[in-house]
Amino acid sequence: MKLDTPSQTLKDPFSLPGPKGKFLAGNAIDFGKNPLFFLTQCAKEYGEIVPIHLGQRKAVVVTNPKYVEYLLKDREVFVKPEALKSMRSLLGQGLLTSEGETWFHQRRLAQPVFHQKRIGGYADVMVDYTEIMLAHWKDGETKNIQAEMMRLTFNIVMKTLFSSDVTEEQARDVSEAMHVSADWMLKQRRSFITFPESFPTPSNLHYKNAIDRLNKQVYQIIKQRRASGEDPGDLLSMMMNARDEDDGSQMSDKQLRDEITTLIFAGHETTANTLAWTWMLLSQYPEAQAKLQQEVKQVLGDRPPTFADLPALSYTSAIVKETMRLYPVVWNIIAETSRECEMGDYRIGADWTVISSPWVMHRSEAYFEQAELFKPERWEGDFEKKLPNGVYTPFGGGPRTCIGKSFALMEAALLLVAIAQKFEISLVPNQTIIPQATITLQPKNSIQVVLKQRD
Ligand code: HEM
Repeated sequence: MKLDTPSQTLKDPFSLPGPKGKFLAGNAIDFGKNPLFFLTQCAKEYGEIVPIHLGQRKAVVVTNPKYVEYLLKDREVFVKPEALKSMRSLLGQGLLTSEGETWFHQRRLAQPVFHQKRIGGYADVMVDYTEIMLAHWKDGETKNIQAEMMRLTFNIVMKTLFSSDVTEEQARDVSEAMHVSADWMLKQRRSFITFPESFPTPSNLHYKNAIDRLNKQVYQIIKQRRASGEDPGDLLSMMMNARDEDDGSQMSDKQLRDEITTLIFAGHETTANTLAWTWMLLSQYPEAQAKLQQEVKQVLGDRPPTFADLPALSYTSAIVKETMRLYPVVWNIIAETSRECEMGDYRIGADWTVISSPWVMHRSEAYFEQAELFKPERWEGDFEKKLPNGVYTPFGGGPRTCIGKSFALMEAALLLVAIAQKFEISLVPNQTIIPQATITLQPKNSIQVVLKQRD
């Protein structure tokens, strides 16, 4: 981000005030204990660029939208953090974890697969699976809505990836591997002393076994599909058929395996948690749930939603946007600098960590009036277009923006209206719901709701 400031006048962010750290750990303990509070306080007390130490590592927390935009745009300077490498056993060199040429090549191959027109074909799968779930819901029942949404989005991502090729055992092994991996990554992140992955601790062995089982199943699915020569039009066959425009190359089995696990990992928990937060908010704001109901009646009547209905479901779309503002499941975007660079008036050193947080930006009164309130109406008209770049970034931005954005928005809207059509949902009273910033932003315990069947 080259500004007009002559480089000798650039300032060192570490000359600015920041939160006091502890001996050796710096701010790592406070950040780790309650990251949402820590990042919010940094912005509130110290401003748009705040120096901190994560252990011995220099880091800055940025909330100036221009700095956030720069971080998202220049992915040669701002690379994925080293800590992400701990996800490589699960995700390999898939889109989420790869860098440079490898990432660029894979992104080019995968991009057309996620084009809105192509994924529109999955709308029916999304609605059908929701109806299967709803057929098991009963009037007056209490449910953990996050667990319900998790199961539903997992089934949907598996179906859209593999059509009907997946056995129950395969789905179970994949699901188990996702859970074990998420727990393992969290433990690694939280513990002060971590053993290398190859060290046979019980936790490492459990993780390794889960990955081995996942690999066996995914490679078997790929092998069967290649042998059958069939093309059922699912994501797997689209990725298998994808060809590089320049050199005509296609994905190897290993690349397919890495992308498949990446899509399952990135593509179900995110949408599930977004929907769980949506139902919490709609229960807390019954007038919004009533307005949603009105839109559903008006646009759909009693028939199930389709892809073609999406443009008419404008209030539904505003609800999803507003939920992602207040509860952005990707609550922070962290990068490391591959070289020294300039951020506004500041010089950022090589190999520093730069942290931006949609949680903090999305709750800033500077951009959102009554920022703590759930007001889907704020998204009417061209409100989103008027926001400065770097302010509202639930899907990231720049070259590494979420490849599944259209898929996720379509899924969230369709599932929401399909459920709202049949059930009114309210929170079980007197429960404390605490957002927990783990790999995604999720409720610390659960969100318990009561179902009321509509007539
Ligand atoms: C509400 C749902 C979702 C949210 C909020 C979300 C958010 C994000 C964000 C913020 C990033 C960028 C991370 C960064 O810059 O470091 C990202 C990347 C990614 N997302 Fe999503 N995501 C969602 C759903 C999905 C779905 C449904 C899929 C696939 C089916 C998916 C696949 C991916 C992949 C593969 C990447 C890596 C892209 C790359 O680096 O080239 N996401 N997502």
